[in-house]
Amino acid sequence: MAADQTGDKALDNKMNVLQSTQTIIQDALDKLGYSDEVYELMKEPIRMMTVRIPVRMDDGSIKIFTGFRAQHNDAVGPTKGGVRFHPNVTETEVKALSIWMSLKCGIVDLPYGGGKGGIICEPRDMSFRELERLSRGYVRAISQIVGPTKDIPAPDVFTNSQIMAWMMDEYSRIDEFNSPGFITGKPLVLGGSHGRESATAKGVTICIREAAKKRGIKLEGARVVVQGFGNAGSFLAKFMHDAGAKIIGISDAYGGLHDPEGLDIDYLLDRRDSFGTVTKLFDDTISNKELLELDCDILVPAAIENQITDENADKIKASIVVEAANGPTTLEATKILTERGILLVPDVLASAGGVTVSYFEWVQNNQGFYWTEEEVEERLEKVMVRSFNNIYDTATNRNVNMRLAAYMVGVRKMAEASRFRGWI
Ligand SMILES: NC(=O)c1ccc[n+]([C@@H]2O[C@H](COP(=O)([O-])OP(=O)(O)OC[C@H]3O[C@@H](n4cnc5c(N)ncnc54)[C@H](O)[C@@H]3O)[C@@H](O)[C@H]2O)c1
Repeated sequence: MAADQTGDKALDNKMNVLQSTQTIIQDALDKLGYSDEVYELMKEPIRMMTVRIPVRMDDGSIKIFTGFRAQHNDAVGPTKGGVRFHPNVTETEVKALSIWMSLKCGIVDLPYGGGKGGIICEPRDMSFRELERLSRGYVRAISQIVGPTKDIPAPDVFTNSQIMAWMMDEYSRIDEFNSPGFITGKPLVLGGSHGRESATAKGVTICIREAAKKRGIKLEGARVVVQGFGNAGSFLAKFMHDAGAKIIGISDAYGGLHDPEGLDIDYLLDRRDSFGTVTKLFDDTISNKELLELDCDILVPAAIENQITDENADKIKASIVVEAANGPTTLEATKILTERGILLVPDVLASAGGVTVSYFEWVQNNQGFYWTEEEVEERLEKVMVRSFNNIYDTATNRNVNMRLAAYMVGVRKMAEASRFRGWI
């Protein structure tokens, strides 16, 4: 799991993340010529539910957990987004994440708005059965506002296909109907989709390839640094390695590894644990700060938020930065990187492969007709290439950076749908 910061710093970061998202949405709407009312509608979720979930623990005691479900905007279609299990989950964070989901859905042109959920808990200290009771309790608590045509959850930090299976089963019992389309990221035998697990990294890989073309960089032999070696970072390192790039640096929460000749990615994948930790096995490590400043062609932050800030943006040596993580670059740092001519591919575009394949899963569930891995990959490729070029061209034509261009594309369909519905 990615975000392991604690205390005031983590809270500040979450507040900053919501505020910067709102600032860019306002800029995007201004550029598109929308009125202030549109911003008033978009700056917060239209629906936010807080629930209290009693769970019988294995020792017989009852613990009450707090959970959230945010639905940002459902003008385009049902809302969609993951559920996070983490001790640092806050209402502010869930709100910001639901807005990002709306933007991602707009950017890759899915018939969805954004949603997000979270439960304040420490899943690493809970048993399998306690996690099952918590997952089922959450679904019972939010059942009135979710459903295959209302709001479709998915996995996020510390939730997985087993948790999706319990949630789908609980919803199916409440609904008295088998409802695979209620949730995505399910196991294959319960209507999951091929290619879902590696979809985010696949989408990031496609964005890197397209960005490299724009900058005249050949992937064969390109020097790549990846911060974070979890779901997103490790699959990405493998895909880039297979594409002939040289992965000269990787890191996890405990430090980084650097080899200018290229690291042995298959070996590292073999040795990493389920939390994306591998550097503890080595003595000769560098810090995450040093890792970000390594001389390379392509830098991919794939760990946590606020990693490239006004303190290190002028030391970044990469020509291309592709954000696999959510919110790794601050607003000030985005400005500095842009002024320095570094091509920054923003999170809301680069990491949209996950929700795209979630959408494919939902479509397959609705049709009751399932696709092969090749079909999923072919469709994902088309969506990501089209979306990358749309944002790149918007940035060029409007003379703005790719982040602002992505927000402009991301909010437009939502604003138009809200207008046609007569909301604004
Ligand atoms: N997995 C997805 O499908 C997906 C989709 C969209 C966005 N993202 C974003 O990508 C990022 C990574 O997600 P993930 O699913 O790979 O998470 P993960 O938990 O599987 O892996 C996170 C990695 O980051 C490392 N890390 C944690 N704290 C760190 C720190 N302070 N410095 C450096 N490394 C640190 C961890 O050790 C681990 O290697 C997150 O921002 C997430 O929101 C993931």
